[in-house]
Amino acid sequence: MKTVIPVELPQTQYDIKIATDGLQYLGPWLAAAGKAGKVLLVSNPAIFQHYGETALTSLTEAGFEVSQCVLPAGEQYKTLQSIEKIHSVAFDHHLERSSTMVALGGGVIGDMTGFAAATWLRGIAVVQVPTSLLAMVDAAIGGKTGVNHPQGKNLIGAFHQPSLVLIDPSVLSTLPEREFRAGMAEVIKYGIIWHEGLFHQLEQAERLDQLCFVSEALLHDILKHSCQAKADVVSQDEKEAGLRAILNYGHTIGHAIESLTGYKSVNHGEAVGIGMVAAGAIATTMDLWPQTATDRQLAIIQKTNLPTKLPATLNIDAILNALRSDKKVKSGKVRFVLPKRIGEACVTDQVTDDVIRSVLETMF
Ligand SMILES: NC(=O)c1ccc[n+]([C@@H]2O[C@H](COP(=O)([O-])OP(=O)(O)OC[C@H]3O[C@@H](n4cnc5c(N)ncnc54)[C@H](O)[C@@H]3O)[C@@H](O)[C@H]2O)c1
Ligand SMILES: O=C(O)C(=O)C[C@@H](O)[C@H](O)[C@H](O)COP(=O)(O)O
Ligand SMILES: [Zn+2]
Repeated sequence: MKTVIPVELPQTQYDIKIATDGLQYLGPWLAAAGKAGKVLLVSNPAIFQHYGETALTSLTEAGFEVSQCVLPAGEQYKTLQSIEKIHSVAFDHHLERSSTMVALGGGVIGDMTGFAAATWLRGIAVVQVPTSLLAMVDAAIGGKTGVNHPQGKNLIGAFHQPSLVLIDPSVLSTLPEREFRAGMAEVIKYGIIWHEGLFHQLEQAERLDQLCFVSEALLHDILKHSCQAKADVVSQDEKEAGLRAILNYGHTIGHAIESLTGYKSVNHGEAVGIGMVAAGAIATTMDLWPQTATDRQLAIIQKTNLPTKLPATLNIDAILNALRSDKKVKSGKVRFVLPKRIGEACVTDQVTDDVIRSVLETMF
């Protein structure tokens, strides 16, 4: 499996390389991307245990001077305190403006390493080596970096594009099944908002709940079509002035669920899955897309075995309140991404609290 997807932006361009067993070429590919000198590899304990040595060996043999920062795993550690830890290692190892940070991990490590790189010495290079399905298809691409605030998801951050995204699908062999399903939520998102063909492929697949039931060919298409969708959207609207907001499909309610559950019991993909169920139902309630489309979306989410109901501990008033800190709020109005047809979405501020309430009431 080998595919290269270029991401073309006004100020820069970089490649997304999808290559089975590609991790061993991290060093040479980093050098080919024009990097030299010091590298700070950031990861978490489980991922570092599986893949740290391969990454370190490849970088060292390619002539890089490598230091490492291994942070605790989990969304609850996606904080400014973790950024300070990365910066302390960068200070101890004298990282310079020409140095590079490498994120070896899921979206949490990727978002934090990107933000640490964006802010160290006012900005050094970052390379994304995503190890979860979710990070491969989404988080590693497009330059959104940042951390959570106790009051809201990803409220602190910066746009900072990577110099290279290296996707080695073979590392998915150690990804926990729950995390595979979480990644499928963002894949389904692309099928709804951008890529009708991908949606049909997912519809035709028999099982999507575990990697072992997904053929190599389908996995390749999932990675290729998802990365291409993200590259297409980001290259048209790098800083979310308009179009890019559609990548937030399912995230308005999803982010509220994550922050209200303390970034612990519901992971990002699960929250997005529940958020897409809600957004689909809202669109149907508003006569924007048919009930049959909502049902087809639900069937794929169920086939993936993602949760489709709200956590019983949440209440609707708290969710409505949390929606007001969403980054898409404009002039005080909550904006939702809603599907128009399979493969196309829009952003609207016309969703009333009554509609949201009526949909959420059906989701416990
Ligand atoms: N920047 C963006 O555009 C963007 C897009 C989507 C999501 N995100 C962010 O990404 C985060 C979610 O990312 P995630 O779902 O990857 O979660 P994660 O980074 O927490 O990883 C999930 C779990 O899987 C483990 N793991 C990852 N790869 C593994 C592997 N190959 N083998 C064994 N274990 C592995 C991790 O250690 C972790 O415990 C959220 O913070 C979300 O906000 C950012
Ligand atoms: O890249 C984007 O743009 C996205 O919206 C992708 C989302 O999957 C991702 O979760 C993102 O971090 C959410 O964006 P945010 O600006 O609402 O934090
Ligand atoms: Zn997301």
